[in-house]
Amino acid sequence: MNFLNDDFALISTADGELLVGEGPFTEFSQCPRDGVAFYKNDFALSDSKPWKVPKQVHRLKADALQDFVSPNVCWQAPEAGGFARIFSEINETIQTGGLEKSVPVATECGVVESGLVRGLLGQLADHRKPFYSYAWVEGKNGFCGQTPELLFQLRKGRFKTMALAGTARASDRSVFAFDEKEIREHEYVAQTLVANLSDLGMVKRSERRIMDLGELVHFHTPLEIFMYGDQSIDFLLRKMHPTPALGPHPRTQETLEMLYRWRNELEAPAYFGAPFGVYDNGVFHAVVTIRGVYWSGNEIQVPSGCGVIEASRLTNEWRELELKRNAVKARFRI
Ligand SMILES: C=C(O[C@@H]1C=C(C(=O)O)C=C[C@H]1O)C(=O)O
Repeated sequence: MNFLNDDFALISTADGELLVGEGPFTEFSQCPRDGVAFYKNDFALSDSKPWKVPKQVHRLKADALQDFVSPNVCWQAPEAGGFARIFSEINETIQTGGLEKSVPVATECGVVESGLVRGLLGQLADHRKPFYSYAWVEGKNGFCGQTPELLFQLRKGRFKTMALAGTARASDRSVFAFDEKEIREHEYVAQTLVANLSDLGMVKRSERRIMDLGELVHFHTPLEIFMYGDQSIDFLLRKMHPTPALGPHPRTQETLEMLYRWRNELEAPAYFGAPFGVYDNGVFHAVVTIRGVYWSGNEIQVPSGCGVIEASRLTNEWRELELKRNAVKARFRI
């Protein structure tokens, strides 16, 4: 397995290992019954064969990547005008009752000036809780990241997920705990997930807490469902994605189409905020691909999204988007 030349998929497991699938991959429309298969799709779930079975599976210690060095990147700041226009459009739709929440995305672009794009993978060697590392590399294209957001984990009829929404700078942590706008934004996500999942089984909602990510903090509510019966993973993926942390609330064909259009206009990478996971001999877990870097050749993108509700203000959201991107750039040393 050669990380510099081969195609591969990578995800960190609960016990701190990296599960790496070496390409070429065979594609399937449904989750296979046994073995290892990666799930990779875009935000609109438009890939009809999202299950990718690797030629070979490797279980590695994270330090397998430690010799990779991040490239030097020349950045171009994202343009605020396009985002501001879409922010107003979201606000108008909220005012007229067509929407309660959506999640626009701003993207910062850069060009690699020296070093190797794949050198970014070196930063995945340092993966500490609560982060999950993920990567997909295919020829000159790829993405990798360290996300704090689990879409869900399914093991023997126990389904675990989380509501993760509401953001502040770590230095504002004490006042964040009382910030009604952030609490409301979080509760949209937590309550929608509880309602959406209650037909699957008994939902246990833990208390809202603060997840500390170093420079950023989020509200985090763990959820666990003891399932009444079996459901296919493909059905569960479509039921979950996009949660209101990354998608519209309420989620209808119309509100989804609006978000797809806004994301296109803002040139969000197609795989940003999408499910990415692995089925490993009976256990499935998928993360939400945020806090990552996307590349094509030497062109790099770092996207970030923010939940917009009626109480949101443009300047604050713009600052939050930058805060999230800066956290990614610092983590990947770019
Ligand atoms: C969309 C992102 O993050 C999501 C949005 C959040 C928010 O709006 O407060 C918080 C965590 C994530 O669910 C991102 O990091 O780009």
